[in-house]
Amino acid sequence: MTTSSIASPDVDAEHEQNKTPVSFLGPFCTYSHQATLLAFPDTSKWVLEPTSTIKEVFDRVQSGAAPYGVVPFENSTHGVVTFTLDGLADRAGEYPDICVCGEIYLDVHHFLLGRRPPSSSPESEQRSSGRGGEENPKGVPLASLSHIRRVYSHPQAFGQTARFQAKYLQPLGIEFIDVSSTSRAAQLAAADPKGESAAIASELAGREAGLDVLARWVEDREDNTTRFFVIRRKETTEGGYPPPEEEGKRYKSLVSFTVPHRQPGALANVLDCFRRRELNLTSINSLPSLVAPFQYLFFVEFEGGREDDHEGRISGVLEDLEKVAERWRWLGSWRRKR
Ligand SMILES: O=C(O)C(=O)C[C@]1(C(=O)O)C=C[C@@H](O)C=C1
Repeated sequence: MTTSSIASPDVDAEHEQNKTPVSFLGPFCTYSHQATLLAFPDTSKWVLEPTSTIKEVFDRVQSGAAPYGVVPFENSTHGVVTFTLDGLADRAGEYPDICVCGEIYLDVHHFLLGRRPPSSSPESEQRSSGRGGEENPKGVPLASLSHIRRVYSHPQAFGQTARFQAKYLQPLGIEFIDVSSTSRAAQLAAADPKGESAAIASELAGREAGLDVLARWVEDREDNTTRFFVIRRKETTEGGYPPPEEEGKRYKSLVSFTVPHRQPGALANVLDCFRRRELNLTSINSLPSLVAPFQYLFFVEFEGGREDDHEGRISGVLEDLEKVAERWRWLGSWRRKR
C-alpha cells in the first residue's frame, strides 16, 4: 500500500455521493484506516470516512450516517480495546441497533517517528544490530534520541511498545502523551517547530506527515496483530457487505450478558450452556456493568453462527441463555477470517 493510494482518496464530490460510507478512526493512515481498506478495498464503491474517536464510529453507524464502521477490538500483545468494548456494551442504551458483521486481522508494526537530531545525517545513523541483525535494524534507535522531549501515541500503541520505551525512552526522561490515534500522534509530532516531539505510529502515517524514521518495528513482539470488527446497523445490506465468498464459510458469534450477582455459580451456569452445546469459546471479556459497583457485563465470543446453524446449536444456546442469564444481547455473527 503506498501513501498516495491510501492518503489521497478520490475527492470528486459527485462521485462520492453514489458511494456507501464506511466510518473508521482517523485521520488517514491509522491502523484502522489500513484495516478498513482490507475489508472495503473497492474505492469506486465505498467512501471511507475518518472520525476523531471510536465512539464517533458507533454514533455514525447507529444514526445511519454510515451503514458500516470498522473498530479495533483486540490486540495480540496488549489485549482488548476498551473504547470498542464500551460501544458494544452500550450501557447508556445509545446503540440498540449495532451488531458485528465481519472481522479483519492486521499485522501491526510500529515506528518511532520524528526529526533526526540537527547534526545527524542518514550516514551517521546508528547501525548497531537489532532484531534480525540486518543493516537497518529493528527495535533499536537509528539515530540519537537525546533531542526528543515528548512522544505522542494512542494508548494501545504505547501498550504494545512497552519494552522499547523502557529501554530507550524512559531513561531520557521523555514525556508520554496519549492522543486519539497514531496518525494524530504523527501530525502532532510533525507540527512541533523545534523537532523535539516524536510519535509511535505506522510507517505510512510517518511518511504522510513527512517525519523521519527514528526506529522501526518497536513493538514488543514481531507477531503483533490487531483484530478489528466491522459493525453495521442490524438488517443493513447496503453496498453488499460482506461480499459472497467461495470459502471461509465458518462463522463466529458474539453475545453479551449479565448474571444474577448474588447467585453462586451464576457465571459458570452461563458458560456451561456453551459447553453442553459443544460451542467452542474464542474470547471472554468483561466490563463494569455500571448498574452497581463491582458487577460485571460479560462478552462471550464463540465458534458458529446463526447463518450456518444447521444443528440448532446456536438457537439452542440462546434459549438456554434466556433461562440462566439476567439479561443478554445478541451482537452478531460473521465469517471467521483465521
Ligand atoms: O491509532 C490507530 O492507528 C488505530 O487505528 C487505533 C489502534 C487501537 O486502538 O488498537 C488500532 C490498532 C493498533 O492496535 C493501535 C491503535
